[in-house]
Amino acid sequence: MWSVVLDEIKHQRRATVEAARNDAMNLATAFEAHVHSAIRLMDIVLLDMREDVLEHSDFQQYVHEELQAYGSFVTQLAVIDRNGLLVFSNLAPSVKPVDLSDREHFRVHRDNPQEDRLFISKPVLGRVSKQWTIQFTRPIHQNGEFAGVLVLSVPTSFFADYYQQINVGPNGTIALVGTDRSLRAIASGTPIPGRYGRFKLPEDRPYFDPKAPAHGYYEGVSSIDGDYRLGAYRRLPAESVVVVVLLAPKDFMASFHERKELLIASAGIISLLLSLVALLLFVLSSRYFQSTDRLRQAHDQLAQLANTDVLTGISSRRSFLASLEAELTRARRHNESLSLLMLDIDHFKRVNDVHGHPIGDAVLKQFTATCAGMLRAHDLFGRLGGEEFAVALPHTDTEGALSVAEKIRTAIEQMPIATSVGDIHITVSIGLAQADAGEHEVEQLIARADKALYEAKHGGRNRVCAAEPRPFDCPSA
Ligand SMILES: Nc1nc2c(ncn2[C@@H]2O[C@H](COP(=O)(O)OP(=O)(O)OP(=O)(O)O)[C@@H](O)[C@H]2O)c(=O)[nH]1
Repeated sequence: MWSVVLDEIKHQRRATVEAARNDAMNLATAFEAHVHSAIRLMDIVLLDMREDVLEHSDFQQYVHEELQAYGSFVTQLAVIDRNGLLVFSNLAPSVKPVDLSDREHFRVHRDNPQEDRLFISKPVLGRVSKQWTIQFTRPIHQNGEFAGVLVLSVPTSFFADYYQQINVGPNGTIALVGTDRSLRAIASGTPIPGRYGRFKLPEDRPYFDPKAPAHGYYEGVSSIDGDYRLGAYRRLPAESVVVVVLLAPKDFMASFHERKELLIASAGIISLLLSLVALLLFVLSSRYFQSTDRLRQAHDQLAQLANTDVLTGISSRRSFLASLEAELTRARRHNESLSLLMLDIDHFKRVNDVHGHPIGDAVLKQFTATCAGMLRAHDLFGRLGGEEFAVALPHTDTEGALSVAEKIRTAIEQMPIATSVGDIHITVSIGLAQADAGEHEVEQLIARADKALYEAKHGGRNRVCAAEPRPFDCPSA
């Protein structure tokens, strides 16, 4: 989810920057047209007036009437003679002569007498008008020689006021810059450092490079306030000016940042909710598994209890018979021998009768432990009930089973059982049978071993009887 959100943020950032560049270029194109027609208008006024200067003897009166028609955008119309002296101004017709021979426009026209071109000055503080103006000038020629300069002063606000009406954001800038790097007019939220007329833009700007395309995009750090700006420019080569529109990322990226924060907050909330759901699932599932685990343990314990004889700790009847069945099946499949011993303590009732049931229990436990100690790990030993026990001997034929049974019988006979009422001696009778080749039923095998046990009991007890090779072969004890 986060990668989708980050991709979307990247996409929106690119789209926002692209839209800002397009906006800047569209604005620059519109201002280029405005500047072009405004300059054309000034030049028409100049050309018109220049004819009048030369033709009308009552020029002063004539100019007043003409200027009223041109309106408020003209601050001053002035005529400078060939020596640089102000000989006419509509503002101060009777002032004493003012020397303007140091003005750039005068020098440009005087030093290039063969050229009749429009010159647009840097903003200058008028000596007569006392206002910041841009001066549009044309040379006056008489008899093919330089005879002076006609000056039309327009307030810098003429362009700046127009720019000010356009919303380029609180930190955006629209500027009219001369190719001499001086500002002609600017509308900007940031004040110009130093004196307006003296301020010069750095020369590394691409729009000052005459080899660069006449229009293009620009981005970089502003020399006015040090903030990063992105924008577009359009150069007017004939007029030696450039229109520059700069937009501030902190303005045009504001809505993007709002959208970005909204996206991140939404994704954060969704992530948090997903984490909570995952946590809830984890807690519920671990509880489920814990309870399942506990159930399995309880089940195992129950199974253990069901499979174990509580008094002696050996296999219960049910468990022993199940294991015997599995063992018998396995022996048949692998054609192996298997023998079964049936053990019954002799006259056990007497032990109970004489010493009591608890002593009988102790005797049963000791009997079991002694037998278990004489068996191999893979032999099966179970209590079938009361004082009756059984042993299954895998990989063992009758001969081997007789040997094991005899060892058990002897050990029990010879072992005094220590109890709280003193040593007790017991004996055991054992009947055994080897599983027949075609014998598949546990019951058949048990029945044959049982019969052998019966023979042992009736033969005098404390003895071992085998069902084969001869029926009920019972060696004497
Ligand atoms: N203490 C005790 N006695 C038990 C237990 N289970 C069975 N008995 C007793 O074992 C005795 C078995 O007696 P009988 O079946 O007559 O056999 P016996 O006295 O051993 O005589 P034979 O088997 O003929 O030699 C009974 O008195 C049962 O009460 C037990 O868990 N604990």
